[in-house]
Amino acid sequence: MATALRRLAKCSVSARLLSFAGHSRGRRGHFARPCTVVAQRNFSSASTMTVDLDSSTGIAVMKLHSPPVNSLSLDFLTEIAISLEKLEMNKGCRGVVVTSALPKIFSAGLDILEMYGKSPERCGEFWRAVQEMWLKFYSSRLVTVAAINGSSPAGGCLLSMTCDYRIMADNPRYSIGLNETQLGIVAPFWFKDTMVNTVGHRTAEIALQLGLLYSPQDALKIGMVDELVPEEKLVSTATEAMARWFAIPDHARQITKSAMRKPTIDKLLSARETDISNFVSFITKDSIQKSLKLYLENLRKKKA
Ligand SMILES: CC/C=C\CCC/C=C/C(=O)SCCNC(=O)CCNC(=O)[C@H](O)C(C)(C)COP(=O)(O)OP(=O)(O)OC[C@H]1O[C@@H](n2cnc3c(N)ncnc32)[C@H](O)[C@@H]1OP(=O)(O)O
Repeated sequence: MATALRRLAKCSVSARLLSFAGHSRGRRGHFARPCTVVAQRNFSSASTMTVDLDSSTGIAVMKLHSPPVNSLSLDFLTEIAISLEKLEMNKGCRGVVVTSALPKIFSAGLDILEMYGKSPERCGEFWRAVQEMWLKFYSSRLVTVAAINGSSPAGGCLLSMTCDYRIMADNPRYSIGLNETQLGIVAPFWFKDTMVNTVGHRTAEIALQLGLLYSPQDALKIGMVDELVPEEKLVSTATEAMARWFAIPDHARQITKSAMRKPTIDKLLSARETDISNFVSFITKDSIQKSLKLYLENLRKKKA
């Protein structure tokens, strides 16, 4: 399945456009329902997400739906990256709101099961997909707004930090942050760079070493999120926020975004293969596998 999705990711532009017209592959190998065009909306749906583009506003809403916790597996990451790419290629789309269709969880981050007990080859494939998702979002021409309607640890926080603007539901039960060290693993340099670009060096240093997860109020204080709203107003506030960004001529905003982000993006692009080998050799170490095992057991115990 992962191979099929990867092939799809590499396929020609015309094939991708065709797939946007309603033939994108779902996570479990089903073909998604054909895209329904209702009035001015383009709605595409795969098993793990829906993408609803309102052509009168140019705003797409991407709702992640991979139960139980939107953890980012190889297939899911690939679907997210392909969906964004389709929107990038659609001239009618100017912005995307990323949110979750699941209650209480934006995304639980990278799928730990992709990093535990897997072959080095599979780990490498997985890591390339993590990089790809980050590269696509961080360099997107679109205005990207994260509407964070639930907890967002680690890779979930990373996904939101690739966006131009973050709005979080003001619910003290939710948390957000890069908590990798709590799992006995390390946020790679480009996770760290994204965090530094978002909250500044000193705050990132403390947050990353301690693997801190912040409440929405604290995340607002350190600038990890830009705005808090009651949950029911999240998506409407996100689409309203878009208006401020749309008021700026696209080319000026896009060139400025690129100037701000290019050094960080180039750093990964020039070290992509080394970063994959580093990840594979780190994650397959016995000591790291033990830490992940323990963390997974604790997650399960917490539930029991
Ligand atoms: C050189 C570089 C090396 C390495 C870099 C690696 C970078 C890693 C980045 C990451 O993103 S690692 C993932 C970090 N994520 C977490 O720590 C989150 C863990 N999960 C939670 O804290 C909670 O699950 C929750 C998201 C707050 C949701 O809590 P809730 O009580 O609603 O659900 P529950 O805990 O019961 O979980 C349901 C179900 O889902 C499984 N689960 C949860 N998170 C993950 C995950 N990230 N990956 C895989 N599976 C996950 C959990 O075990 C439960 O499974 P079960 O039903 O089978 O028990």
